[in-house]
Amino acid sequence: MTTKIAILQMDIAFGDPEANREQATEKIKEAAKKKSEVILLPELWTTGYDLSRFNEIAEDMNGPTHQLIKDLASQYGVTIAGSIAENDEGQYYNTFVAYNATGERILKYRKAHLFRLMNEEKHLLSGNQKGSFTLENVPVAGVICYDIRFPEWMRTHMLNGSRGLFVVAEWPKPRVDHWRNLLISRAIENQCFVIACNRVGADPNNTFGGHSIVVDPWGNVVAEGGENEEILYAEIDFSAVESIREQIPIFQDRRPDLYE
Ligand SMILES: O=C(O)CCC(=O)C(=O)O
Repeated sequence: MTTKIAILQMDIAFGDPEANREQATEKIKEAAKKKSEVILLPELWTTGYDLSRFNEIAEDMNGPTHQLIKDLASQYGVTIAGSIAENDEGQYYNTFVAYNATGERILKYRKAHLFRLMNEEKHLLSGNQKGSFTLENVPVAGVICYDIRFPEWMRTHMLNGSRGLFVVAEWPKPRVDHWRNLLISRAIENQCFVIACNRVGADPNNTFGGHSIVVDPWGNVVAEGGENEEILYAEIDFSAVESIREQIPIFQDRRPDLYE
């Protein structure tokens, strides 16, 4: 059985959740009309990296963005995912959430590796939990941007048989080659699908590279965006993971006794 994915490669209005909710709603409607089953938004898609104003613009887990996404997910019968600035009683996190077609929250993952180049560690706390979740009975995981530079953290998510890695990002344009190569490598070494959404446009400090991408478990690029706003569509079959893991059984052949 295949899953239809839509990746909303969008620009983000800096520090303006209302404007971002409006533009995302239009794009979600467009992707839902095309019968998408999973719709992926970028990292911090309501606020961008306006970190010093998180006291005003970050939300608790019942905030207006969560309500909106939950409603749109159940109205259109789709899963909607992306990371949102979280305010947990005055402590701030970069939190990847997914709501399924019944409006149930199936993922809450707080970014584990904070990115010093963009001052995240000065404003945010890092999460301590994995991003594993289940999508229509398929084990998968969700991680955020800089996390993909830590293959050991990705592997930790794959040891339970996960078949897909969802990634949301605000990855700067000067390092977009790293983005592509890291994502393709994560797919090959974990023999999983990688479904990754990066923003485009610019904020006061960075220009972002787009190139959202879907990679299959053999490392083939199934779909890839350019540098401008677009909705990227792909249809994937998570069961393809099985035959590749049988052909080259890396999970059986691991030697964890050597790795510590
Ligand atoms: O690792 C990188 O080069 C980019 C990471 C990043 O932009 C982020 O984690 O927000």
